[in-house]
Amino acid sequence: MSELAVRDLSVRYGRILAVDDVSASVPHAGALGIVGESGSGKTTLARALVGQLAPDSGEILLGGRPLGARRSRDERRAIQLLPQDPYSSLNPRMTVAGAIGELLRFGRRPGSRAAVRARVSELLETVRLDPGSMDAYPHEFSGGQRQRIALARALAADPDVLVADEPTSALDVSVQSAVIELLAGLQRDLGLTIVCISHDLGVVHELCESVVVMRAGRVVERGGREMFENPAEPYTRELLAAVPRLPGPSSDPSSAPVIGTR
Ligand SMILES: Nc1ncnc2c1ncn2[C@@H]1O[C@H](COP(=O)(O)OP(=O)(O)OP(=O)(O)O)[C@@H](O)[C@H]1O
Repeated sequence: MSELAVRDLSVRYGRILAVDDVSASVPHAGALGIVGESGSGKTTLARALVGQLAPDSGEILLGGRPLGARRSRDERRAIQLLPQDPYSSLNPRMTVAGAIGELLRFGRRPGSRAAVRARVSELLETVRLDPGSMDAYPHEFSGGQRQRIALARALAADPDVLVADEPTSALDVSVQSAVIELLAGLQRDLGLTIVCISHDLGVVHELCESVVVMRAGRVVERGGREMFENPAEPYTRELLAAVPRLPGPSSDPSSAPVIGTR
C-alpha cells in the first residue's frame, strides 16, 4: 500500500526555512492538493518528497515505513515527479522512446530492446499518445503532448506515488483539463497516489479530495473539498477569490459555474 505521509517536516536552504514543521498525509490511491502563494514552500516540499532535497528534520513515510536520508533504488522508483515544465524537463536530443526507456530501468519490467519498445508503446497509449510517435523528438509535439510524454516517463518507473508540480501551469488553458482528467484516470485505474502542487485552486478542486494550504512554509489550513465552500482562514479566502471559476465562500453556489467533475 502506498500511503504517503510527512511528519513534522522542515527543509532549509541555509538560513531560509522553506518548509516549516509540515505534517500531511494521503491514503493509497488518494489525491492530496498542496496550494499556496508563490514562495510558500510547495516546490520545496515536492522536491523533499521525491528525494531531491534532504529534510532538516521530520520524516517522510511510504506505506508506514520511514524513507531513509539516502534512498534505495526502490524508494526512488516508488515516488516520481511530474515536473512543471515539459519544455525544459525533456532532453531535446532524446527521442520519446529514449526518454521513457531511461526511466524503465527503475521499473519492474526490464528486458530486451523489443520488450522496452513494447512497454514504451503501452505507456504512450496510457497517456493517450500515438505509439507510432515514439521515435520522434520533443520539439515535434505540442506543450500538452509533451506533458503527456513527461507523464509516461514518470509512469515508466512504475511509481506508487506521483508528485505533480504545477502540472498544467505551463500549458494552454485549452489542454489543461485534459491533463487533469488523465491524472484522475490514472489515480482511479492504476491506483496511483497523487500529490498535486498548484497555485491554481481550480486544478486542485478538480483532482484532489483533500487539500493542504501553505503559507511561508507552514500549513495554515487543511480539509476536504468542502473547504472550498467554507474556508476558515482569510488567506485561503484570498486564494479562492483569485480563481473566478470556483464557487467561493460568498457566492450563491446554485448560480456559480460548475467546474468539471470526474
Ligand atoms: N534553491 C533555493 N535557494 C534558496 N532559497 C530558495 C531556493 N528555492 C526556494 N527558495 C526559497 O524557499 C522559499 C520557498 O520556495 P518554493 O519555491 O518552495 O515556494 P513555492 O510555493 O513553490 O513558490 P512558487 O509557486 O513560486 O514556485 C522561498 O522563500 C524561496 O525564495
